[in-house]
Amino acid sequence: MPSLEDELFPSTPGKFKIERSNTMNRQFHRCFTSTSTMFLWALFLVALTASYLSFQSFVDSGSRYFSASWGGIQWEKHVRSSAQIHRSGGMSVLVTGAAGFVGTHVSLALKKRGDGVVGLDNFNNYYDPSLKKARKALLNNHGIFVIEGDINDAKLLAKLFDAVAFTHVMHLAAQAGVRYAMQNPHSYVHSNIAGLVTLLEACKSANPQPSIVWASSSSVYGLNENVPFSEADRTDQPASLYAATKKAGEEIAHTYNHIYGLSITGLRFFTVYGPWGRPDMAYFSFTRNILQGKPITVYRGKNHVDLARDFTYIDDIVKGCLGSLDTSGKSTGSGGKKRGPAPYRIFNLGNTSPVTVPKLVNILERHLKVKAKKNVIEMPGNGDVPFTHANISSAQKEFGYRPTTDLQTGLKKFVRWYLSYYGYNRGKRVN
Ligand SMILES: O=C(O)[C@H]1O[C@H](OP(=O)(O)OP(=O)(O)OC[C@H]2O[C@@H](n3ccc(=O)[nH]c3=O)[C@H](O)[C@@H]2O)[C@H](O)[C@@H](O)[C@H]1O
Repeated sequence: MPSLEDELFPSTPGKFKIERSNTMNRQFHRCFTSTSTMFLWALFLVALTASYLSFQSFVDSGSRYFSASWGGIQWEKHVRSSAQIHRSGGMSVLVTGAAGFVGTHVSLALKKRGDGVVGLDNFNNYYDPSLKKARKALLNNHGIFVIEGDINDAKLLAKLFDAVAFTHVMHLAAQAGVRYAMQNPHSYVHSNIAGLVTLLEACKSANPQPSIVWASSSSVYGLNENVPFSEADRTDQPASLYAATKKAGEEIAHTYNHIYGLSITGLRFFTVYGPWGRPDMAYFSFTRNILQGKPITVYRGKNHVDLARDFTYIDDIVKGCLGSLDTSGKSTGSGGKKRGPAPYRIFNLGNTSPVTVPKLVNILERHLKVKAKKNVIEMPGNGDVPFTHANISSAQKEFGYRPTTDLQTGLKKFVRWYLSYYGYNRGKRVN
């Protein structure tokens, strides 16, 4: 029985049982010969196209490799030049989260006084990445190179420590936000725990080991009711996963200090605000909504008690960060081994004068000259705490930390920046 293939494409025309004249047979033979030639050509073309496509994909993946966002001679040149110190006794600092709110301000302040700064940021989309890109452009204009990369990328970190003998790491990269932790818990574990460990591993192996200053959070005080919050107070009752990851970060940092002799300082920031701030925070989103005529939701505590925060202006926080870097002391380890005890410190960086959320709204209304449409509801059980209040005497004693900007003044500066950045001053609204 002839196979299907034989029937469709007989190897010899004789297999066709066609009752036709000789002429017809010759014509058919010619026709068949040309059909099989065409078939062969078609096969050839298909094979050619397939090999072209696979070559193309090889070239593509190759060029993706070669055009990776880090690596290469030019890249290393940029890194080294950005890390260059321009003052005697200066430091060379790797700033993680450099395109973030605090990261941008700290990087600029370090650069301005002559320290070397290299930035690292993953530009994730937790909030509008265009704001992060704008901050990066600002840093570039001041000669600060910002690498697009993740603190979980151990190879990138090793490459950076190979290229530069960083004296300090200012670790500000984190998944921030108290309430978002209920929506995306894993992102907190990824950045605040896994990322922290990857960074500390790189620091411990670096030669020389850098001193580390990093951002913890006032949220570690959780449900603690002793006010003002002191560093010695209990921090074992976090109210959110965000707080829990920051608290875990403090314990992890302690371990690396203990085992490897890394000098580590944790800073508990208290609700930092100001120009170039974070759009997810209340003062920022309230401003946006008030200007757009949209309602704002104001949370209220149990028994109609107003919530309060020890809102801290960015310039004060920057002074606290620089003071911490300047007094951090050296790491003692080398080759991944501890050679002696190294400093382990924790400081509150707050403003020491809590303000209620309704008062914050009043100040914004006055600066914006627009009345807010307020929707007051009871604080949902989403990780929030009713109040925060910092005792800052440790930071004061250690490096003269003294906040000088009250909420009224700080918000005025924020509103001026907001109106200019989003184009309100030019008579148009871009948000
Ligand atoms: O110090 C910290 O460690 C943290 O500070 C910040 O958290 P919070 O103090 O919670 O700031 P933020 O969200 O601005 O809410 C302020 C107030 O407005 C209230 N709030 C908030 C939103 C809203 O829609 N309505 C409202 O009333 C809200 O109930 C609260 O009372 C950082 O985001 C966080 O990353 C971390 O750094």
